[in-house]
Amino acid sequence: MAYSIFIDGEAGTTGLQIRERLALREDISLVQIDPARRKDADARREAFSQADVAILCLPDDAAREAVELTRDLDVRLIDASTAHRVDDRWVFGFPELADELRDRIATARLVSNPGCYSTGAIAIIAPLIEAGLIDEDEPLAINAVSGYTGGGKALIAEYEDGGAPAHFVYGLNQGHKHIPEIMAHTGLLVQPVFAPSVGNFAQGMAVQLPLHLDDDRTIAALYEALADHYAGQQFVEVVKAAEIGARIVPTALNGTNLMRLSVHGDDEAGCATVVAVLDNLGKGASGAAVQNLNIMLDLDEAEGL
Ligand SMILES: NC(=O)C1=CN([C@@H]2O[C@H](COP(=O)(O)OP(=O)(O)OC[C@H]3O[C@@H](n4cnc5c(N)ncnc54)[C@H](OP(=O)(O)O)[C@@H]3O)[C@@H](O)[C@H]2O)C=CC1
Ligand SMILES: CC(=O)N[C@@H](CCC(=O)OP(=O)(O)O)C(=O)O
Repeated sequence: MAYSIFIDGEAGTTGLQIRERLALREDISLVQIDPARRKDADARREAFSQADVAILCLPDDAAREAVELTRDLDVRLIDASTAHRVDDRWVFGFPELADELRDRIATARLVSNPGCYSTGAIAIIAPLIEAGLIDEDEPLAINAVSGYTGGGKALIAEYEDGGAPAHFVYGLNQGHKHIPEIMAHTGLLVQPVFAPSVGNFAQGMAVQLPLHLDDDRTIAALYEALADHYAGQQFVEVVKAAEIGARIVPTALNGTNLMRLSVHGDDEAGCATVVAVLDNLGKGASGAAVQNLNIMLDLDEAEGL
């Protein structure tokens, strides 16, 4: 028997890509509503009542509203929005962060998908804190570049109209919505300086953490800590800088649910940059949501990915 899945917001950027990943699966049956009624609370509640799991691909306020609509229903939820990522009642949907987290996702009713930039930043920082190579109270800076689909339908329209710049940096008032989840899920006590940017390509992202090195914090030690942490994971790989070469390309993993971590720099110079490359709509959103769905349904984690 197929599981019934409702994608609330399936006409949006994240929702469409989840639908593409689920549409051909025989173990999944999609619950659909008349597109004209996609924002109608009664139609959505009816869809929620028919679903085993609903995936919320909505702006934050609409995601909160969806939670209210499902309050007395049995449906389990995966929320792709920012609304519940630092809410203790929700399990953070980043199974590679800790085995215990994967177990909790499997049985959770409420799972919050990590943000796209946060996925890269947390993937780098959390294991390095655990390994004692970054202090919880160390002041860090995170730079990133994203494809324009990260800004949803509105930013896509700007790029497709041809009016948007080739590249822009933003968020420098340090109020970016991913900062709270990066701190909450790494244990960082000092707010990192975060400088995201957007380039004129649809999908793909690179998140960079510059670090100064010392006798303990060497390139090899950073690499080993990350490689140990992610050993055996099928969607997070840690590769040697030499395998990547001089250019790190944000679009390298587009269309996949992979995230690739690498450590670049020079011990003599005392400087390194740890980089995460992922598809903002793959491991950064839609792919991660499908991975979490597979875990929640006790299916092969890679099904449809
Ligand atoms: N794009 C990305 O890379 C990532 C996005 N996310 C998150 O996923 C969520 C969706 O983002 P994204 O897909 O980019 O956004 P989009 O703007 O592309 O899509 C949002 C969709 O939600 C629909 N919608 C808005 N309000 C309601 C409502 N009240 N009821 C039902 N549907 C509604 C919109 O309808 P309409 O078609 O009328 O606009 C639209 O189809 C956001 O919370 C975002 O932060 C997470 C990770 C990465
Ligand atoms: C390029 C761009 O605008 N990116 C979005 C983040 C992408 C996204 O939608 O983030 P969530 O994963 O938290 O939903 C931003 O900076 O707000």
